[in-house]
Amino acid sequence: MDVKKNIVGVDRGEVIETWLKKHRLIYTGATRHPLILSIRDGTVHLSSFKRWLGQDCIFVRAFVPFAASLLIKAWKESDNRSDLDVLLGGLAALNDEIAWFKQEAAKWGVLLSEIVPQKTNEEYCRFLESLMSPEVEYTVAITAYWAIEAVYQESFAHCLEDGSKTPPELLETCQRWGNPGFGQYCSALRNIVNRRLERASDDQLKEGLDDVLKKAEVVFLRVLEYEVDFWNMSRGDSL
Ligand SMILES: Cc1ncc(CN)c(N)n1
Repeated sequence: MDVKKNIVGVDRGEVIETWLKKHRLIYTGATRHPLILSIRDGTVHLSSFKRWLGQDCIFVRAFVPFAASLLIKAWKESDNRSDLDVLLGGLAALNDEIAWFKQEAAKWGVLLSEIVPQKTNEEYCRFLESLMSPEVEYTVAITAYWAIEAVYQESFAHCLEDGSKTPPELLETCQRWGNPGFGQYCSALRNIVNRRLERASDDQLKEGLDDVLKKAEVVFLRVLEYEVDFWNMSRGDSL
């Protein structure tokens, strides 16, 4: 069989697949966190859920300018016009997401004006801000964006699978990120990332170009670490 390999020895179009195999442990840590498993088996402490909800309300506000910065990078750097359509759809959905967070916080008696961002959350938001710099390549930034969305999609979809005992009052939360439409959006992002990474590995052949592929992998791992730390805040023993 003639499987074409690029400069870094990766089968074409399979960079993400390779990363997921290589970093399986941390990926599973981010997508099968004890908070998610407790939602799925119905043993979740509502205090943990509310802590997560309050912190995520803050995070998502920082996620919006990051998404907007990505739109600008795509407009300037992308080799495919349809990237803009995918990203614009995501940005529009974030508008609903913010409204939903407000409504959900009110439902659970979480007073947003009184939520203090925890250190992990502040660091994660600062990380997003660092990715907004014009110095950061579109390929690197969209890798982070895809990973952030994919972790929530895989996590919450797990709580909706057959056999899960997710409490009825948490189903809406799980459907927000676990629904098939959000799954398709994440697949579209993943296709963009794979296409860009494949191109980046080709570009490495040309002298003097930065190792975008390596930078993207590092950013992917940072996102997974932040996502694990973010879920950990729900335990309530961190500041
Ligand atoms: C921490 C975190 N990660 C991801 C998502 C999904 N946008 C989120 N709302 N919060």
